[in-house]
Amino acid sequence: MGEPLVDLVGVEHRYRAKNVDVPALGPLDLSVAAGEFLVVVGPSGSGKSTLLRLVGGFERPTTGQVRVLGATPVPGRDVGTVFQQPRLFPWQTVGGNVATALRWAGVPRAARPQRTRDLLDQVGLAELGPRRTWEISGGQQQRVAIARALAARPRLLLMDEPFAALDALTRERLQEDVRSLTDGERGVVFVTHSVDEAVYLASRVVVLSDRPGRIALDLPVALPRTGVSADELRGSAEFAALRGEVAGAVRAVAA
Ligand SMILES: Nc1ncnc2c1ncn2[C@@H]1O[C@H](COP(=O)(O)OP(=O)(O)OP(=O)(O)O)[C@@H](O)[C@H]1O
Repeated sequence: MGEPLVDLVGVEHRYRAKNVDVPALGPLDLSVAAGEFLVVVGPSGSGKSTLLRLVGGFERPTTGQVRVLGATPVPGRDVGTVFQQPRLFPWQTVGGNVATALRWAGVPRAARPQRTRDLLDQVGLAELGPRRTWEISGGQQQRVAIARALAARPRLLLMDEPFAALDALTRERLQEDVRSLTDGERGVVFVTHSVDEAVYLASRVVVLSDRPGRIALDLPVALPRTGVSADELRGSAEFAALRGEVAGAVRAVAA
């Protein structure tokens, strides 16, 4: 085993609001290995977004240590991020949005057109490069956001409720695509309110307790990742058992 992709040791985070100390997260320890698809579930306000912000390097923990690839995380370096809103540049085309991310990632100009096509292809938007971002659907916009996050070939992808604003059908399609984003190298940390989404996507589910969020359940999910359809998987007894276990933990922490 090499070093973990993500390593949190004794991490606690508090916000100061109007001179009041708000304990938001921890103390907790958490390691994520390369190739893991970790989904974090928990009640509203349990610190899920705070956890992602710490791992992305957007915040420093009040106490404890956050390491990504053995070092303090620097936003935008090792980590790609996808939020609930796609946050595209409206003055650029779909392809332009991806090409800009490639430029930020230091990809030489000559290599960008092909890489842009490859990334759009990877998220199922091969034909849409010349379109304006307002001419495509919300689900397609979120696909562009995922392509942008993948531009720098990050070892770690952080996703904060990326499908929460989408209709059910689009959401299921994107879940199927995103499920394949981990390989031996990349890790994903994904936040959601949906137990079904968590069990479907995850290779491991962590349930956070009510504020301040601590680890209430840390459950490996060993459902097959290839060779089985989404419907088969969701209809299986294993899926139902895992969903029951996670839902039970979520109910217990919310009680
Ligand atoms: N900038 C901030 N200043 C003060 N308090 C904050 C700040 N950001 C978050 N909090 C508080 O910290 C706690 C955890 O917030 P966080 O957004 O991490 O939770 P969450 O689990 O992602 O919630 P949700 O599921 O509703 O998105 C909440 O009580 C929230 O009100």
